[in-house]
Order: sequence, then C-alpha cells, then structure tokens
Amino acid sequence: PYVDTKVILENADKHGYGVPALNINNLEFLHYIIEAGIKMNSPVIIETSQGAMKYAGNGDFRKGAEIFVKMVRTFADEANIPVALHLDHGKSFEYIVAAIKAGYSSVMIDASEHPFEENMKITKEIVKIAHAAGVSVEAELGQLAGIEDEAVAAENVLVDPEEAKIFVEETDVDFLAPAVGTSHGAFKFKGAAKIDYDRIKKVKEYVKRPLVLHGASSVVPEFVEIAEKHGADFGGAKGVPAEILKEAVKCGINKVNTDTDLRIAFVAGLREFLNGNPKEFDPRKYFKLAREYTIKVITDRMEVLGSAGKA
Ligand SMILES: O=C(COP(=O)(O)O)N(O)CCCOP(=O)(O)O
Ligand SMILES: [Zn+2]
Repeated sequence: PYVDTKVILENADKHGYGVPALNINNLEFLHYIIEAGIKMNSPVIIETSQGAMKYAGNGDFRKGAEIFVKMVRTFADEANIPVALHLDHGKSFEYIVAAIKAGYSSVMIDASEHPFEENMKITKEIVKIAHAAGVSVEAELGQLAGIEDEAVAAENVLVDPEEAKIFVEETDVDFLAPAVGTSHGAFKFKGAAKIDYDRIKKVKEYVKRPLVLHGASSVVPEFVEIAEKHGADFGGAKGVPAEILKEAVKCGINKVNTDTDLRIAFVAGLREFLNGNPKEFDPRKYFKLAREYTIKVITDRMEVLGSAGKA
C-alpha cells in the first residue's frame, strides 16, 4: 500500500532498524526498488530530488511530480509492502508545494544553507502548510560537504545537538537529517570513513523522532571494479561501509538516503552488458545486468539496515 513516510519511519524508530530511502529519476529504478522490496519483504521509501522532478517532466517539474506520483502509486497500490514517495532536498517553495499538490507522502525542506534562525523560520512555514495537507516533513541541520544539486557545501558543518533540540521544538518537523560527517556522491572521505556516533546519539536523545542519514551510500567496491573494468573512471571513490551504517542505525538513524550506490551498480551492469553484447540494441534487453546489479545492491542494503522482513 501507499503510505505516509511517517508511518514507515515511526515503526523503524520503535523497533530500531533503518529503512533505505532510494532515489529515482525514471521507471527502471522504480521497478528495481519495488522488486527488491517485495523480495525482501521490506518497506521502501522512494525519493526524488528537484532535479529528478525536472528530468521526469522534461523541464516541467510540476508534470514530473505528477508522473512520479502516478507511477509510484500504481506499484504501491498492488504491492504487499508499505511504499512512500518523498521529495528529497526540497529547496524551492514551488517544488515543495508541487509535490504536496501531486500527492507525495512527505517532503524535505532543505534550508540548511541558511543560518540557524532562517532555517528554523523557513522550515516552520513549510511544516504548517504540509501538515495542513496531511504530509510529513523532513529538515536538515548542519551541512554535508560535497555537491548537492544547487548548493555546494564546501565544508562539513556538523549538527549542534543543542540547536537540534530547539529546532524540533520550534518547527515540529517529523524527521530530522543531522549532518554527522557524510557527504553526497562517490567521494565521501579523503582518509578513513568515519561519522560522529556521539552526535547522532545526542540528537536522538533530544529530538526523540526518526533521524535521517544523507550521503549514506557505501560505494560498493565490487560494482566500482566492474564499472572500471568496462571503461569507467571512479578513482578515489569511497563510501560509508556497512558496519558504520549498522552502528549509525543503532545510534538512532532510521531513514538512510541511498542514490550513488544505485547509480554505480546500474552503470556497472550497463557497461559490462554493452561491452559483451555488441550486437544488442533492444532496450528491453540491454539493461539486464544493470537491473540485476541494482536489485542486488538494494536487497543487500535492506539486510544491512534491518528493514528486511519488516513490511
Ligand atoms: O543523500 C542522498 C544520497 O547520498 P549518496 O550520494 O551517498 O547516495 N540524497 O539525498 C540523494 C541526493 C540526489 O540529488 P540529485 O538528484 O540532485 O543528484
Ligand atoms: Zn541528501
């Protein structure tokens, strides 16, 4: 069934497991996520960024939002696992309202590049509108380094747990994404991978609601190697290893944003297949390996996070 993201995350919070929030830009990745969720009997949170809305609507983000809601609901209504659709990194008022109007389960207002007071003010306004429409809200505190679609946060600005307490009390946001050392994309750490567990625990103690980890892809070496064997250049790629994700879930993370891992698995399979099948040009055939690898990376993640079997 199609559910509110809050329902999925409150159950995860209550039972101490993580749920993968998986980004899509097209039909193929949606297919693979639903297949993986059914196979593992896991709840799934589908999420689309503003860039994805624009892409799906061929430049018209309102059209994109409608297309995504119709596609996801078609799968969700007949799947025996809970499925939610979330707007990821909503930065513009128009995109957030378009997502709410189209029927998204939840929206993120990402005002994290603004100073604390401004972030709180903007978030409060969105929460008021979203809650009036029965839609739950995610916000971000602190800043991830790495490239986000519009804003490039140069440095990691880790969340201040005291600020998180005030922020949540003031805004009544449903789930919070604290910056704790990760970053978006495939190049997350120069040295050893590490995130600030104590900070997660402190924020959890204060806000007592589901927490979100952004930039949580593991950048799985197996698929990086396959992609590089077939012409990709991902030198220096490094993600968040599974054992760190498990610890983060223990500390209170419940929604685990994953996009890069799907992209790398897909492109590894696509490169391998195209290299090995020079005569193939049927789009119903040449995604075969891309599909297999993407489903694999999702089912593995559901095991790691503990959402497998929880539908
Ligand atoms: O936190 C993540 C993904 O983290 P990851 O890169 O570690 O998968 N996300 O919110 C996904 C952000 C995708 O945005 P865009 O479509 O603009 O590229
Ligand atoms: Zn993110």
